[in-house]
Amino acid sequence: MLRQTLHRQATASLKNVLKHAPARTSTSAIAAVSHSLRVQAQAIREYTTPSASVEQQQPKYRAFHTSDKNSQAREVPGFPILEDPLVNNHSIPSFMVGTQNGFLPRQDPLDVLPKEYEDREPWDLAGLAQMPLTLKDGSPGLLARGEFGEACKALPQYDLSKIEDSELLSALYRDYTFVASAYLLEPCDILYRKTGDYGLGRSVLPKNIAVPLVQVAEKIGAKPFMEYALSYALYNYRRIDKSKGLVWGNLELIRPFSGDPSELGFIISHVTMVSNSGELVKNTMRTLEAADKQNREQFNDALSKVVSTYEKINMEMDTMWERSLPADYLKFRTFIMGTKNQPMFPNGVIYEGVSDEPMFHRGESGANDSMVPMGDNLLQLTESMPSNPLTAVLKDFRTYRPHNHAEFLEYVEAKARQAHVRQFAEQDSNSAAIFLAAVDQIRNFRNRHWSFTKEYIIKYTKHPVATGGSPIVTWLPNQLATVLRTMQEVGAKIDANQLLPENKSLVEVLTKRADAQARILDREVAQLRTEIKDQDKV
Ligand code: HEM
Repeated sequence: MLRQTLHRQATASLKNVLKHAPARTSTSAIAAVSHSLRVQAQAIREYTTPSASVEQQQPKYRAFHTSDKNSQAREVPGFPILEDPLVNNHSIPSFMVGTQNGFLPRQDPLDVLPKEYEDREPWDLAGLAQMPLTLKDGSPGLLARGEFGEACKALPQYDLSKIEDSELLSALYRDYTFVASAYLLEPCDILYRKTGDYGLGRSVLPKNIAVPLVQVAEKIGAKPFMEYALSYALYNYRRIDKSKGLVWGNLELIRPFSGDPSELGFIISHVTMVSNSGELVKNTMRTLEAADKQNREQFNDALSKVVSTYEKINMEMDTMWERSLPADYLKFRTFIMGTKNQPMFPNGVIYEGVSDEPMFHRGESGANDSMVPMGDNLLQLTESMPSNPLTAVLKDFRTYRPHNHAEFLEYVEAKARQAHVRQFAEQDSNSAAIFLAAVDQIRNFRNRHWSFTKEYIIKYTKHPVATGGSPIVTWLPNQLATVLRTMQEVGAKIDANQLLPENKSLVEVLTKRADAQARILDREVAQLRTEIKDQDKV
């Protein structure tokens, strides 16, 4: 049975991989497919290996059986979640969803590359330490002096085609995406510092950067451009004291662009938030399982834990205001811009030695984090999003992440729909109150996030698009408005007479606040649309 389930998963995975694989070249699609199939095949082998001694060395995936024999027709295959992050395994991808590591990499990011990439003259990947605007000793780095592009000419063209170690591939991907973004966006940063305009980026990525970047991206099944999880945010931290946790004060950056303390605060805040995601994954799976089995007690318990974990994550997010100052954000933001739907790259970027066709990629963005999309899918908010071009952007963002995360999100979406999570919650007033509290945590996140966008970005620039290429004024409110509307709908259906006393006041407070915020949001967006152009362009 398990073997069949895993085989079905492998087929589903193949379809997913083909969907997510870069459309540009058939070789990249094939590499991504074969990689994902290798991982699935390994899972199958590991589950069906009889010998106890071999079993001990093997990964322990947890299979989730989502069907009983009578409901095969609507069965959604389970999803293997890592209970053990398998830190010593270098053959499966660095990013695999787990109940311990959540959406973080299975191992702490590799911070120092092997010698062969770091000791070549005259310039090697260790030269990245000279790249930031401000170096550790306070002196101006290559980017500040406008010398990075020139320095890149001396970078040897490494052949990365033989590398199979997933940890090394992840580190090389991170470093090459830093080189590529710094190279492409250096002229924009120089102009922005002088005039407040970004002008045009470099439109050709030289082959000594493009070829190895594409090689390594294909091997890990990523797009050949800086990503949130795989490079800038979640593969870019180092524990100062290895015996201590992933907490503020114990983490430093591997690669900064600016070297400004606010960049450290910006990135590390994401990491400390995501360090809670294992708990979130665990209780999301328990909630799905409970809805599937119509187990009310487990459902209420698991969903309450989802709420309390989002609460922790939201409290952590609130520390952003002190860790990363609003006035500093635009100093490093230029380098995380994308090449898709960005005025600086009207014709995309040619990857020399790879293809004559220009490529377009969304920039690094928290939109590629998986915690909120998981909540959207669990609470069936994704299917309530309006059918419009802004929602199409949301779906496009969901392809910019490690494959295993994308596949997991699809699983949660399909399973929640099959188990009718929202409907099951609404059948009982107290479950509906917990469901409302869970949606309120997503509101809390998106509302604070909208405040960040106004205070860190819109206050300082009229540039019409965010780093991920979404319209700065209209995109975030598209999702926030859906969350507020859902809260109004769910709240209206709750029979207050059936509520426990503590839930009565909760429901009242949450629904009133949702009403008020929906009105304020409408007014704000209408006003900002008059101040910033091109907000209907996606
Ligand atoms: C100073 C702090 C932040 C600013 C200014 C900011 C800005 C933005 C902007 C402008 C977007 C729109 C998408 C795009 O890039 O095109 C976005 C999306 C997003 N960001 Fe952030 N962000 C911040 C911090 C965070 C943090 C700490 C997280 C935590 C994981 C996060 C997660 C997200 C998510 C999930 C989305 C998608 C929102 C949605 O689905 O409605 N952001 N961010």
